[in-house]
Amino acid sequence: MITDEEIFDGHLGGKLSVELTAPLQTQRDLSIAYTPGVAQVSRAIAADPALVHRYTWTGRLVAVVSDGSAVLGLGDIGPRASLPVMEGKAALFKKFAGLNSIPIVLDTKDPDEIVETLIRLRPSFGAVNLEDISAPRCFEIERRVIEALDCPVMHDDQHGTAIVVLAALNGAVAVQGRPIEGLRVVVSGAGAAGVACTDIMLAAGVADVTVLDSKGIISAARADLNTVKAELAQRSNPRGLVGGAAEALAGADVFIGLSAGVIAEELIATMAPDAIVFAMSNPDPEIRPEVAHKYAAIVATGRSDFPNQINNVLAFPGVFKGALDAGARRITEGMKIAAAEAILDVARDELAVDKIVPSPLDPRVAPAVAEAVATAARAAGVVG
Ligand SMILES: NC(=O)C1=CN([C@@H]2O[C@H](COP(=O)(O)OP(=O)(O)OC[C@H]3O[C@@H](n4cnc5c(N)ncnc54)[C@H](OP(=O)(O)O)[C@@H]3O)[C@@H](O)[C@H]2O)C=CC1
Ligand SMILES: CC(=O)C(=O)O
Ligand SMILES: [Mg+2]
Repeated sequence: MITDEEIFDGHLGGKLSVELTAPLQTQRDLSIAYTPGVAQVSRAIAADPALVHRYTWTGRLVAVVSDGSAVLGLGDIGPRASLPVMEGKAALFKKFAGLNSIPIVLDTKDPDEIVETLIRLRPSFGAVNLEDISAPRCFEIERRVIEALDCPVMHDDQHGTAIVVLAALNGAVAVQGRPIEGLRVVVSGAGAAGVACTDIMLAAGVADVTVLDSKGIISAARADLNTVKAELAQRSNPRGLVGGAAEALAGADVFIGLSAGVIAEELIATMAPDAIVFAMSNPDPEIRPEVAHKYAAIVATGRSDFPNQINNVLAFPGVFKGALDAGARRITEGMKIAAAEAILDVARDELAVDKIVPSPLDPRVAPAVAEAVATAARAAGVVG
């Protein structure tokens, strides 16, 4: 049992600090690292801007950027309250990929201002991990930042999550010995994570995905859908279901919770035999795992205190390390698929109902993901 005191003590003063890589003991050290020596390096970069990545930390520095509008499942709690989460993401970059990372939280939700701010900050970092920015703004913001910056940019809640969900679903069906293509999947949540996870599953060959938002099934019959959801209605829900979670879950093989909502035990009870339940909302899963286990053969959450943790931490450190190692200008679909395969390959010989993906603490994961992503980047010709 972790106490509140332990939790707050663990965050006292934040979770990050800057360490020196240059000795600053002697007059000679200062003359090299600071003036006059530093001026020579600055002049060289002024003459050849590409040298900035060789002679500063920016080339391997990941900015973790949020506006605090969809923080975990806590919703729009603002930039300051988002900082413990963003520091945590930055700490995970360092721990698992050895990458320096800084949290940058923005006191605006305006897409124009967010994009403009990142363009202005571009000289300061080598990659951007967008985090906990709510839908539908997150789709436009990510697209515009990718277009504007010549460096790897990824909205983690979309693609980091999608990579790990694909790995976990492939892990679950490998344990059960059935093909992914025949699954009937229900995704609860049509936001950043729900839309991206649906798309990666459709691309992987899952034919029957039904998506729910807070008002029910995303279907062409709905008149209240934004553009993203209206387009989603065209490529999901192939049986034309209307209604809510009850209609979607009856006979379903897989439930994936990415909603911060709750799902009633009685509805999970209506799923098909050998059901798979990924209750991924943080910190509170859509259904408690011990309850889901009464009906489902495989149960996972996004949390660190239950088996089968499906969390984007399995993806983002290795994805960015691989992209930066390769000198990639952007992150392609192929790099994401390669990451999903690499995550699962790490645990392929150890798969079990309570181990459908490797543990986030498994030190093999980030290097394997990084290598696969770098190889995929070179193959796609997005390096250099
Ligand atoms: N385990 C992991 O690695 C990850 C987990 N998550 C979790 O997923 C959740 C959503 O995150 P994110 O996509 O970034 O958030 P967004 O704000 O982008 O989207 C939230 C979506 O959930 C929908 N929703 C809210 N309540 C319900 C409900 N009762 N039933 C069905 N849908 C509902 C919203 O509906 P509407 O559109 O109608 O408002 C919206 O579509 C969070 O809890 C987060 O912690 C996210 C990323 C990674
Ligand atoms: C894990 C994560 O990124 C989230 O819950 O938002
Ligand atoms: Mg997140």
